[in-house]
Amino acid sequence: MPTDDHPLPSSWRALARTLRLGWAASPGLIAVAFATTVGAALPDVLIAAVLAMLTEAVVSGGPVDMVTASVLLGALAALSWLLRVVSERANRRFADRAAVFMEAHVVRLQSGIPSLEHHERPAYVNRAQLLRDHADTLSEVYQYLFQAIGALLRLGLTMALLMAIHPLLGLLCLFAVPTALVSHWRGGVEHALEERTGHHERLARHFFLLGTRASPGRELRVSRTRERVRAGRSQAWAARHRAMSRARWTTTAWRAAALAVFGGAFMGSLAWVALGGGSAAEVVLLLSAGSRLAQYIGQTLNQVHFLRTIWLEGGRRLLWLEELSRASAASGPVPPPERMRSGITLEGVSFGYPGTDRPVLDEVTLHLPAGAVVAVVGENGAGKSTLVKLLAKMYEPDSGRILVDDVPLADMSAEAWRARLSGAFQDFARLEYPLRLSIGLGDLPRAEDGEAVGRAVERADARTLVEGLDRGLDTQLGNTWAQGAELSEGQWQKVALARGYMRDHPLLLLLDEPASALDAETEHLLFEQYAERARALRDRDHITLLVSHRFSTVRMADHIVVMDGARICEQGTHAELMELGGRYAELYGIQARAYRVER
Ligand SMILES: Nc1ncnc2c1ncn2[C@@H]1O[C@H](COP(=O)(O)OP(=O)(O)OP(=O)(O)O)[C@@H](O)[C@H]1O
Repeated sequence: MPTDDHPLPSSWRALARTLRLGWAASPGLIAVAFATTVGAALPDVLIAAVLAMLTEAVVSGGPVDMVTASVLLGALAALSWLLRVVSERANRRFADRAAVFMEAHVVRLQSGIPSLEHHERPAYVNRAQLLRDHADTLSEVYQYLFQAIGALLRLGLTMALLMAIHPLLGLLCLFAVPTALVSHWRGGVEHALEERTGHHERLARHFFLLGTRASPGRELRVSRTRERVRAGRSQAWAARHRAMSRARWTTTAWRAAALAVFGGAFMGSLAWVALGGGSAAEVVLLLSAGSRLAQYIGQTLNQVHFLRTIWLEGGRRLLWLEELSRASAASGPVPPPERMRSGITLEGVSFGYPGTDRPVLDEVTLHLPAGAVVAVVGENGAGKSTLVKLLAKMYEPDSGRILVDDVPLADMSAEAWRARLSGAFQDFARLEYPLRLSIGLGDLPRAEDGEAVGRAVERADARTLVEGLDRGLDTQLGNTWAQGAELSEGQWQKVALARGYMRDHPLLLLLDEPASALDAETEHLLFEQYAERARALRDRDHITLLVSHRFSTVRMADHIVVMDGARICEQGTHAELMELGGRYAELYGIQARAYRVER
């Protein structure tokens, strides 16, 4: 899923989508914000024309004209103030509402993409980071958009007033073109750079978290690497700052040059009208409207700059994420089978992580028979967890296919397939909820079902853990919460394991080193639980896949798969593999001898 395959959508489509989202967030407020922000342009510009009227009246000495012009001036000033106040309030209230709406939308989109593949691609991560950082500012887009329309209206009306003095004064607009072009280019350059240097920012944040969190704190203190981490953070920030600051200096210099071109033209036209026999009213009009022209061009440029950086870029990324989310949700019209008949088959499956060349699984062919407990063993980095991830449809194979009975897993939607999986993983989540919910979330529809949670606690042999907590299943987990209890690493893993056991009848139970943080005695007890659970599932022909480094556990499996260097090198029962005298027998021997020596 390279981001190049998903180029950013066009700005105009992004604009249309952003406006529709704004309308959905609050139609009434967006309408008021639009009308007042754009409407404020009218009295603002007319003030210059009425000033010229007043000058004319003063020069000709007509008292009625003077009074009329003065009243008009006052009314326009009051109207301009009123519209500005209402527009500010309406925009602020609307932005608050839209911010909540947009953030929720972005979170929903990002967490809704079923695979993990996009998280591995730096280009995606940079794009997503920019969108996350700008998710709340996206809500300010509307204000900038309305202000940009208002600024354009001011610009147009002011030009009309100037051309009423002399049509040639319309050429002043041409001198503003360089500023508009520079502003447009500037936003794009800065945003592209922000995206390109996103990895420096991530690195700096990573070092910051390493240096400030309690868990890595122990290791950093013992290894005395705190200074190194601090320096790493400073270097990462400096690298980002250097690149950004160089680009900003360059773009600012171009902007100043472009503004100087316009300033020169305005001064020239003022001299031309004053010296060319223009009336006092015309000179006043040119002065007030012309000086405002510079201000309006500045405003238009600022709005365009913000629109370019936040709205156009943020909005385009939002639309890109929506399309990515839709595309990844679209696959999989075939439902998973109700019951497994023959099992799961991998046919010549190869896979390498995005952005790397090395295959982590190389032409793997394997059958996991329905009803069996299958164990996967192998050295660190052999590809065991990757196999589990492919079976959970976190990634799609680069080549080959996975069949569930005879149906390709690729034809099933990730959502539907995962609803039939259960799992406990080495890198488990610590869900800091009350214990009952932290376990119950393993089966969302039954998250609050006390009986189901009780069964999961039994299956994970976590009863002692529950009884040891003051408020049992009602205990809030995590010591940063009021009356929250902190658990040990092994206890957290037991909670994760119980969560994995919440579903009663999964098609596939994935256990990827689910007991790595537990002591040997607990692991032994758990293994008996595995066996019992597997027996209970067998009549429904479900598969249990266990990844483990502990051969005392592995030997009890019906079928053992040995992985080495991205391939399967041996498979069979414990007895068959021992008799073979190959890699499994060697590894088993080493562990058994070590265990005997320890004892
Ligand atoms: N997200 C990733 N991006 C790139 N490479 C990865 C990623 N995850 C794993 N790898 C690489 O894939 C290879 C296989 O990793 P995997 O986690 O499947 O091994 P494993 O057999 O489960 O190892 P262990 O026993 O240590 O858990 C490793 O060399 C690892 O560096």
